[in-house]
Amino acid sequence: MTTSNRGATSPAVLVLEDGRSFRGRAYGAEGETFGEAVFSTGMTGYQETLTDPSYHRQVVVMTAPHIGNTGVNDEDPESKRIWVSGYVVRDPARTPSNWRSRRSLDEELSAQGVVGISGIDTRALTRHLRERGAMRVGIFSGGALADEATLLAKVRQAPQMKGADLSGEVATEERYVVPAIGTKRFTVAAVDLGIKGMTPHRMAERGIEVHVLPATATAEDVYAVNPDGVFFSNGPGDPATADHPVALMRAVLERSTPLFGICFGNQILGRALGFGTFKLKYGHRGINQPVQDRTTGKVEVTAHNHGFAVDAPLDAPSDTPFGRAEVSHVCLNDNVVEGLRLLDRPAFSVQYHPEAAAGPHDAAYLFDRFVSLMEGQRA
Ligand SMILES: NC(=O)CC[C@H](N)C(=O)O
Repeated sequence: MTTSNRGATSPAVLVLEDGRSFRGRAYGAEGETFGEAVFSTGMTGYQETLTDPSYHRQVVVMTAPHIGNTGVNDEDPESKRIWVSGYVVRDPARTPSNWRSRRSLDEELSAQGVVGISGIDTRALTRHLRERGAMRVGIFSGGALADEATLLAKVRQAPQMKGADLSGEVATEERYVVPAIGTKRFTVAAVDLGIKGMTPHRMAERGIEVHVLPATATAEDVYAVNPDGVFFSNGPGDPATADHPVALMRAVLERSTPLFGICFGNQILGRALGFGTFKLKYGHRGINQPVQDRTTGKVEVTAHNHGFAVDAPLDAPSDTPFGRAEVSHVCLNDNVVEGLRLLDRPAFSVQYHPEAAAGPHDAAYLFDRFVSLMEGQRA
């Protein structure tokens, strides 16, 4: 077990683009970093959050005050690296303790060059972001410290999340196969826009052999694997930029191949159907968001990580180029569209995370729905 006292003495400052700043201590690597400041309310699952590619270019503020208590293990990461561009915690664990822990979170952040800050009032920062909306931020420590006017000017030069096209920066370059666990029943082509490791695993558990394809995959690449179904993953950036995945999805809808999308995949289905997407004021990030499945009336507690949403009518089905579509799921906190379903073709998607990494397992039935669509197509 290791602990680090280095951060206890080294100053750091967080500067928001509207000029508000917070002084704290360096946590993880020292230096400077920029991104969109967002907050996550998850009390557990910091490893899954850090390694979720959808957080690329975001500085994540944890509202839970104690982070790092269970250290870092080798089992929970959702990808090969940490993707958040910066990390903000109130009170990091001094002494991590867990049977799976291999090192402290501070050490892991340092080893991966992730600049963070601790010891700031994360509640005040979260309230600020909730009132003013997600915005650009910088964290500075060590040699990067300078007067605040200089730092603020740097923050204001950083790129915005709106209009950012980021899938290509996180997705696999090479295709790979995740074999079915047990007897193979189906083949799925999964378009990787920033996929989390747990997603193909949840499919593999249901007898699906998952062919993960790069974000640049064409319809020929998808159909070359002879898929029973096609999946579109989560991913970072603004869905308004995702023209290639939208065109690919339209080709899949055209052929009525069973289709399932998660998060970015839901936004792409929205766009493929002709709906718009928009940026939420501060997004949904956490693992206890209430969502109603309008097809059954059931409410599920779900894991979220999205800053954008689909703009679709809630009250009645819409006519789209692919037949009628309806909003299948809504967030009960704010009525944001959380799922879409086609009524005349085997396609659906959700804005949240049924793979539940980290998070509650209430929404696991959605993978079973995907299996049912594939079974239905065979019958
Ligand atoms: N987790 C995701 O797929 C996020 C989708 C998109 N980047 C958003 O922020 O809304």
